[in-house]
Amino acid sequence: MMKNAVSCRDVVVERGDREVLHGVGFDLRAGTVTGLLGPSGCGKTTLIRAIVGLQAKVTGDVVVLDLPAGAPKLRGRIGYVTQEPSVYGDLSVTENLRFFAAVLGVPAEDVDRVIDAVDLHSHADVRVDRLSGGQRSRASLAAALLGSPELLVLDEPTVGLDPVLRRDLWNLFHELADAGATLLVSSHVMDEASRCDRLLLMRDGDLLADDTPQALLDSVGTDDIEQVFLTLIERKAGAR
Ligand SMILES: Nc1ncnc2c1ncn2[C@@H]1O[C@H](COP(=O)(O)OP(=O)(O)OP(=O)(O)O)[C@@H](O)[C@H]1O
Repeated sequence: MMKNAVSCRDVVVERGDREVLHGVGFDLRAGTVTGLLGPSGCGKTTLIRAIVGLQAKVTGDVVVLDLPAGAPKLRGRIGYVTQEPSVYGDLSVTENLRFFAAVLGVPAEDVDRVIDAVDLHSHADVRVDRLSGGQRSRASLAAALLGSPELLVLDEPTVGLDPVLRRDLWNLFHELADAGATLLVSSHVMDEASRCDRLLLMRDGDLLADDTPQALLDSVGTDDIEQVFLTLIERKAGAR
């Protein structure tokens, strides 16, 4: 079995005329949930786009499921949920999912499974443009779960969701990882950090840390991941 689902080495990305990732390196171990945390604009989405093969001007190595990022053979093996809902507003949840299942060549029965996974049965026949923001993002997540991809990359999937739903989704993420999937979940909400097996802390296009939540908390002697962030930033500034 593959040890690492994703390996990044010296990843540099330019957007516009600026370098926004400055040489990022890390591995995502298969079957784990990793949180990608950092303030708005630090480069989370850019890194995610490099991993799913959608980002231009990437140098360095990005290896995904033993293939170079963006390789055609990765299609169907990666589920990607962007911050924008990626489902059609004028179709119901079920109609959307049937459409995406057909495009992906996934059996139609999978539609029921993914609706169940995101707890949208009560709204399965409702047009997506009549759903709340949280319901719409769950519909996008359901689409990404079709065909049980080996790597799931989720950009801020829990924004705007109530605490019960957030807890349920994190439970789902761990169930998927227990079944062998690898998940990378971005967030700028620090209180989600403790739900991850590992954390990548990012700031200004660099990785500040790559460790388990507990190891990071212990390294600073706190029980607050926000404090870890602040301390690491101060240490980095002091080391300059
Ligand atoms: N299309 C673009 N052209 C030029 N620069 C861009 C473009 N999109 C983003 N950037 C810049 O790249 C940097 C990283 O942006 P990115 O979207 O990756 O951050 P993020 O951490 O995902 O932020 P957020 O949490 O707000 O989504 C930012 O400084 C942003 O201004």
